[in-house]
Amino acid sequence: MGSLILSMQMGTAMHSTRNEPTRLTPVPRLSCRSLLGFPRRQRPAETVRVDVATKQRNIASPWPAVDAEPQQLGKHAAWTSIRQERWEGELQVQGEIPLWLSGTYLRNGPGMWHIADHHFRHLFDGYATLVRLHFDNGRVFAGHRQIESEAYKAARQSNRLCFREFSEVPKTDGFLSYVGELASLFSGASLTDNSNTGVVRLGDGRVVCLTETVKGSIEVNPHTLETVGKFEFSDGLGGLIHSAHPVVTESEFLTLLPDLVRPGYVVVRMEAGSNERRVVGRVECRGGPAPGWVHSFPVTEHYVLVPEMPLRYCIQNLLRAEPTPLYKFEWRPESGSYVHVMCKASGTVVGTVEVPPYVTFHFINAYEVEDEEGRVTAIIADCCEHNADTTILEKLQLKNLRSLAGQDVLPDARVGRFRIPLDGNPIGELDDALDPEQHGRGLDMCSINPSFLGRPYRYVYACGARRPCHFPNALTKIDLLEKKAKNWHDEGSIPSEPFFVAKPGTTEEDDGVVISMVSGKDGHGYALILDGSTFDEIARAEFPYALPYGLHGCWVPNM
Ligand SMILES: CC(=O)/C=C/C=C(C)/C=C/C1=C(C)CCCC1(C)C
Ligand SMILES: CC(/C=C/C=O)=C\C=C\C=O
Ligand SMILES: [Fe+2]
Repeated sequence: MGSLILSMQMGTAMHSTRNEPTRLTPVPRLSCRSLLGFPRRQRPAETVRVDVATKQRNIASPWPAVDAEPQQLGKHAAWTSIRQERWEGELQVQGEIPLWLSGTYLRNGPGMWHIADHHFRHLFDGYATLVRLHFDNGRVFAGHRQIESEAYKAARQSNRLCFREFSEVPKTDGFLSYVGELASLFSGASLTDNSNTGVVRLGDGRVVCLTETVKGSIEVNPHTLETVGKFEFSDGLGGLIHSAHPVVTESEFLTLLPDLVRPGYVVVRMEAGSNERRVVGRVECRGGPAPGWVHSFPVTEHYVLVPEMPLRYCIQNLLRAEPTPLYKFEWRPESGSYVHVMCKASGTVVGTVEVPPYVTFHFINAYEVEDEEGRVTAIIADCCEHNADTTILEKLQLKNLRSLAGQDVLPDARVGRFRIPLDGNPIGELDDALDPEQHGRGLDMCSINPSFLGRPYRYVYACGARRPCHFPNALTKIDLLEKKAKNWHDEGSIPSEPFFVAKPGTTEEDDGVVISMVSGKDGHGYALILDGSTFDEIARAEFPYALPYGLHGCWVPNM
């Protein structure tokens, strides 16, 4: 295996153990009161100060404050850094939270986009902020906390960027340190461990925050949001980058490691309870000098699908100090677009089909199509597809998110449905699963009922658009059978990924609730609960401060 997929023991270790977490600055112990929650309908003890210029509410709390972003005065909370490293308290609930909803929802995302006077450029650069909603008997206890990655701690200590983020590269002084930078890129030492993308609950109960760098896999405590320490893979398999979206079930964790040296992908599997990934199989790229970006991938009951997009990793762009229009990637439509199908049990690649060009961050789901004899003849795979247009990456620059509100500049997206024949036909299809107007031609950040993972399914929850908009500003429930969508929208607010939680014991696919954290237009934020079936709002719980935008969530049931 090549060097970019190779070294994993590189980089700075996070000096912490499960019992002795590292801390940026000493923080007061959580009081029993805050752990147990507050009496119903009572606000937490902290006072709330409203900053008139930003309309952001700042909590006078014992936890460290973060410098405000001066250039951000008056801008939307969604794109404004969190003001404090942590907070916790009970939220006021309007409406009724179903009593069966018992457990913890966690949402990860890049909530801090500056360090001292250095301001990040891209949404994906921000330091990870983990937000928590704990549901108990109709009450909601909430909080947020910065994840104490090495990248975040080093930046806070030295007041400068110290590691390579999605688009940012730390400044080097002169040629010699540039050479050192190259070496440290290939060893992985200079890559970030800022785990700002997703959070998963492993089958053994451990909760891990993730990003696309393997070293950015960080275990957290879902109750206190404390950083427990680095999640160390014990296998020596190597790999500097992986998919930010492993497929996690009660029994396993499956992911893809792109190999930039021998262009291909390694599919790996880790059993619940283990830290050891084992190779399932390897797929060689069909086109281009490097693998396509794999932010996520779908699975069916028997197969792992390996997408090979023409938006490919680019070694030259990885080495550049300044971001290129496509960051570490390049658009190579001439190299072809493919989907590979690997048997989960044997690791054999049973098919590769060429498909029309596509751009996706997020696959939604996939399932097998059988003939009358029960033979699998094709696979259907759905994704949030950006019409093979890479401009969405540029639209996610913070300067655009902060300045283009109200302009109808969000590029169109759709539910892209792949039909991947398994009868030897080398060509697959890609079509709209429904008319994209149903969800305002905006679509990303999706979830499904997890019991339908890899199986025929009907409903998708995602962020959609109410035009005119520059960013997905609605929530949508898509019925793939009726080819219709029902939408939720609150003028001026930015909702994050709608996350479906099934009612215990139910068999109906949409029987449950959908949780989304919303950044409101007037510098406030709230947790929104929609009915999974009617998609009507059933409750909301207001935070006493502004919530920045976030990415992906998970559900941690009470044990
Ligand atoms: C937030 C999100 O969706 C994607 C985050 C992607 C990240 C942080 C990617 C980071 C990378 C590097 C720091 C260097 C190597 C390439 C790449 C994986 C893009
Ligand atoms: C927020 C986003 C796309 C929005 C556009 O429609 C993509 C996030 C990707 C990472 O998780
Ligand atoms: Fe993602």
